[in-house]
Amino acid sequence: MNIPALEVSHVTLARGGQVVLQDISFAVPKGSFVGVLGANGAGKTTVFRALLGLEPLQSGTVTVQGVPVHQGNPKVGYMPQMRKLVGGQLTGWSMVAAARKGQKWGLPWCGRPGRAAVDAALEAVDAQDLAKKPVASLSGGQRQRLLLAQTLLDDPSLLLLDEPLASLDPARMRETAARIHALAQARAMTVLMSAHDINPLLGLMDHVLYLARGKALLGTVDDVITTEALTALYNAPVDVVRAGGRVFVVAEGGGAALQPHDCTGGHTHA
Ligand SMILES: Nc1ncnc2c1ncn2[C@@H]1O[C@H](COP(=O)(O)OP(=O)(O)OP(=O)(O)O)[C@@H](O)[C@H]1O
Repeated sequence: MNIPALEVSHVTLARGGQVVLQDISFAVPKGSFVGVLGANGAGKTTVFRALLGLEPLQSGTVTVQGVPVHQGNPKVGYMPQMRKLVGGQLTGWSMVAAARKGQKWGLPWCGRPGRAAVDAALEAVDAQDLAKKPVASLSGGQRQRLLLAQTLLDDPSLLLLDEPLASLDPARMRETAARIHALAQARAMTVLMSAHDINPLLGLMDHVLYLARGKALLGTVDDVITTEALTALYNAPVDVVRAGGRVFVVAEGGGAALQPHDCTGGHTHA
């Protein structure tokens, strides 16, 4: 039997006493690269927290590789959205090492296998050159690479990345998305990656998980990012406009349901 990487069945999630997502169901096949899209407050982070076992389910079930979701599963790697820079004077190597489990006295306790794991994670994101530099001296994009290296330490099979492209310029967005995609393929990882702009992910995603108005819709880009599907999801007129190889999702009144960036490196999406 082919067990999905992730199965969400009739799940309702609330934050601060308010229902954010109601009775959502979707299944993500193993090895899938999924873009998680939706406007501010649609519930992207809330879904990730539920997949980590950090949010109580008001109803329904979540399984990761057939096992009910639970906190601290080393097979699930997570890069949170709020990334305060702590320990800016640490080197890149130490910052990655600090995320290892098995720390002692608050210090990374590495040993030879641990050091090898840190080196391998840095190499995987092409960040060996950042290993000796103080984190405080690095650009936002370079720090993102170190954060990505941290998530790889436990060799996860499911990677949840909350807006890893935020604050990158358009060219770096595209480059970072492609890097994550290549890593996922090389390591046979399933990836869920939230974003505000679909364009850097075009041509890379196997599926889109679109969140709006308390509902969720999972499918291919061609199935989900259409005027019909999104109008039904929002229960309000939404236009999907394709121009210059980019996609824009525009709500009635001209407001962007997603926030497109000027993504000159974007692939044409047929
Ligand atoms: N700690 C909290 N306490 C109460 N309500 C919260 C909390 N965090 C989020 N919410 C609410 O839950 C809803 C979903 O928030 P969530 O952060 O999941 O959205 P999001 O899609 O990730 O948004 P963004 O794109 O802005 O990051 C929002 O209405 C938000 O106001």
